[in-house]
Amino acid sequence: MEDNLRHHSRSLGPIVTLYIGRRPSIFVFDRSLAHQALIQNGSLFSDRPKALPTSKILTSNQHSINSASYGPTWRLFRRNLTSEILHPSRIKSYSHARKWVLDILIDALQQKAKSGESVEVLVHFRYAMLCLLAFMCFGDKLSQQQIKEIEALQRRAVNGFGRFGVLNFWPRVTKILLRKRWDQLFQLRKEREDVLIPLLRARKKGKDERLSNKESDDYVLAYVDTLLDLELPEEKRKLDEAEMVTLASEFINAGTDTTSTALQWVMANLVKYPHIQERLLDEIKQVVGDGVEDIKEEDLQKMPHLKAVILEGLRRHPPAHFVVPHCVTEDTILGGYLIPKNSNINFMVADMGWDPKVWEDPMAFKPERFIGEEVFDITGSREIKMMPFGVGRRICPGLGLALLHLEYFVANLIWKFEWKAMDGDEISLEEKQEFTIVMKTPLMAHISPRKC
Ligand code: HEM
Repeated sequence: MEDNLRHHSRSLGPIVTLYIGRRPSIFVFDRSLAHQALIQNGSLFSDRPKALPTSKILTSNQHSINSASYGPTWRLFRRNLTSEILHPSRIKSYSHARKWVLDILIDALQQKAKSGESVEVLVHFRYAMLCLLAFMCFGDKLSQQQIKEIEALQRRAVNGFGRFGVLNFWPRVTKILLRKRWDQLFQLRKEREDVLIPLLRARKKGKDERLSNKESDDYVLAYVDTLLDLELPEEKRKLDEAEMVTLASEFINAGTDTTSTALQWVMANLVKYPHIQERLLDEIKQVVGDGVEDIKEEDLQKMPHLKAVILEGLRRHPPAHFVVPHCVTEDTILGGYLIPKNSNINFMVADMGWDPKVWEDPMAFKPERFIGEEVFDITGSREIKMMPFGVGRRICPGLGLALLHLEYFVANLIWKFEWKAMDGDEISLEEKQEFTIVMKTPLMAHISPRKC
């Protein structure tokens, strides 16, 4: 469908309307219209469409307790995320967790390097990101078994995206004709609760004990700690366990697949273009000198070329080619087009970053485009040149964390290993739609330890 839309964009103009289901779905291709919608009229476009029947089951039956929520509930969750767990000062407090995960990743890669086998990088990146997000969520280093269980559930939810989506078309009919599939959906929800509720309870118990002991320790706030304290404003009650499971798994999912996909795309380009990898290694050497073990987080600030590589990766290969749909709360005129109240509206992230009016030779991977710019405004507050994290009120609240993860892991991966394509392999940049847009042929790399 995406190719189809892109084709229409050229022939039909900056906005395309499709009739999918009961409401019109509007797709905005034009950067200045997106700016007008999301920055100037932000409040009219900051709701999400009402949740579909299957998402209600995967989230919570009564409320849409996730990013599909709107009004005071959404504002509460958003504030909780941005002022507590994803606040820059809090992000700093997880640096020991990042180091722990880096060691796990490097150990696994070193074993591969020793054996001379090729590395299927995405598998390792996903595992590493999941360890990290699960730690931030539950405040504990989970065992390999626990991580594998969460990962398996995540993969089933992602792979079931299309299969379960079909159930929404005519639920009364599909409940009879596709009964088994509905049962699988309920089963998935139940299994997710079976895996995550014990973690939630363990954290709550630990929290209660800490309160009664009143002893200070090296405790770091976890996302579920904040959920345990939260109160729904309209109902004046705390969240129940099922609702906390929904928010916890959204937190983990939102930060895992997106970041590991972006990491794979960046590394694929560094393998494909060895001169860019060399350039990056030179910069790292200049900043840290020879002989250091790891690249520290404070060092990243002194690496403009690294930042440029990450930005170019996100521009050329945004993990999401659309944002999550927004809903229009009032009839609005946008660039001369009527956008009717209650329609769903989406913004074509990839097309905006590939606009030849802004980017010369847009499909080429050229990090140097970002060198020399003051600081590139990825939030699009003045002008949208690309929007891998969305823009406006619904912009990804994990933006700062994601950039830090990408910079930290790429710098260390390049510092520790030389990355090469397998003999005779061409790195193909063809895409495939999963939950994010992944590499159609996953990156298989040959790595050898550097003697820095
Ligand atoms: C490279 C990594 C990432 C990319 C490209 C990305 C991209 C996006 C995009 C495009 C949206 C939708 C914006 C919209 O609807 O207008 C979004 C929403 C969201 N992201 Fe991210 N994201 C990334 C990492 C993260 C991380 C690390 C977290 C935190 C754990 C996170 C949490 C969220 C949440 C909770 C939402 C929903 C926000 C809302 O509806 O208010 N993301 N992200």
